[in-house]
Amino acid sequence: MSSSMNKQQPQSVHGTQEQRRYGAFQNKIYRDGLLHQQFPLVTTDPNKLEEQAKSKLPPTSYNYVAGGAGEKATMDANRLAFRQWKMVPRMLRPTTQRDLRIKLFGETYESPVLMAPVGVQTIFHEDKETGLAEVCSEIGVPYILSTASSSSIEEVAKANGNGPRWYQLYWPQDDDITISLLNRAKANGYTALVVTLDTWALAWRPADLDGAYIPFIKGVGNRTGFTDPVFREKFAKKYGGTPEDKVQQASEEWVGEVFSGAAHTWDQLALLKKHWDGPIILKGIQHPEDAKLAVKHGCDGIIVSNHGGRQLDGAVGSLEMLPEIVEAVGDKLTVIFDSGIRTGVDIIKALALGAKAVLIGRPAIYGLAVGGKHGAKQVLQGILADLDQSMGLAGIQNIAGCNHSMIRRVQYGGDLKTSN
Ligand SMILES: Cc1cc2nc3c(=O)[nH]c(=O)nc-3n(C[C@H](O)[C@H](O)[C@H](O)COP(=O)(O)O)c2cc1C
Ligand SMILES: O=C(O)C(=O)c1ccccc1
Repeated sequence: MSSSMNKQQPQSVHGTQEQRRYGAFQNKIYRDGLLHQQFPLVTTDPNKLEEQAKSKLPPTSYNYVAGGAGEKATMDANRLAFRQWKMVPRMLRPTTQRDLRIKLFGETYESPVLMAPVGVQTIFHEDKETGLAEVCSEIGVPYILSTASSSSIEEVAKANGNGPRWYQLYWPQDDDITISLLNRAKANGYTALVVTLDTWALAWRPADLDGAYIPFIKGVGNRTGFTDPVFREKFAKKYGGTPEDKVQQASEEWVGEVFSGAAHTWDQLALLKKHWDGPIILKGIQHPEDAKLAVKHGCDGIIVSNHGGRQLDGAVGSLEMLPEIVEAVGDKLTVIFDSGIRTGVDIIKALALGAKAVLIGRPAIYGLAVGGKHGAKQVLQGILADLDQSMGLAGIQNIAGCNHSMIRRVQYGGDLKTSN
């Protein structure tokens, strides 16, 4: 089989374009160290990344990103769920050329990795959303912009340039404002809409509560609202003046719009469908019945996610629910996964259990904290290189090869000090 493949596709020693890019990153690290005494800006060890970020961040920012809801039982469950699955590698297969590309909603993407929507990035580094969107574009990772951001929809689009980008909606109470946000996202080249359902109010988060820390009340992370023409007009009518004049009042007004504790209902999705042309993806789905409701209401995709254990503590590990959900709806809409992805092998496991793509959250933000946009880029490139290399070592040539035959469920779990 390999000889016929070689005949069809003469193979350079460097492999495909994709492999050159991802694999070359590992070689570059060794070469920079050997030849120039230059070492990675950010640790390549997934289990040291959080600690390194901690040493760089003010405690409030560190607690915000690293913290979870309640006693962090769901954060633990997210990692333990990965440990219950192990790879079973295959040998002597033609895997020197690997292809990480995937298709989502009719578009081709370079790998199954997307940047998760993460709010208020200014509290981690001055490079913030615009910096991260810029480097994501450089490495072909789609950037998902949060509604709770410290850069505007327009600023991020500009920084992201020709890169792929999606928009994540925290769904305002006021329909006029919702429609305005959708129009701005459409006009600025965001091609898919992610509607986050699990954070219509903030959970009980002890790490933030103990320091009484919430950035939005002081105007940080409200840039989407403050730059929105409809929000501004309504604010001026109600209070007189601009959000910049009355930061406290405007912040409370904006937080009330998006995190008021008033949830929407399934039927209201009709409004989003009416005002958005592209795919609509519901984020925060954990129950197979909700996945079926997403199908019933005409959604194009779901993100199986528990928000990285930041919302309902005591909720099941996100990966645990993935197979049931894929079984229920996998042939009817696109299933994407997040919560707990730390390594290349984690990505293979999620794909093998039926996800079509995954989102990376905290690791990229730790990279941003340690080294700004270059640090975040290094973390994402590292995860991609690890994915590429792990696929090769497991005998997997392409994303379709990341299937159930490559993994086994095991009885032992492993302790929480290691990531696999
Ligand atoms: C600091 C921080 C802020 C986040 N902000 C948002 C957000 O604005 N919108 C959203 O949908 N999810 C948000 N998330 C959740 C992520 O999109 C993703 O679901 C989560 O980080 C996955 O867990 P993991 O990072 O532990 O893998 C945030 C996560 C973190 C850590
Ligand atoms: O902190 C989060 O998890 C989150 O989703 C969020 C909520 C409000 C503002 C910014 C981010």
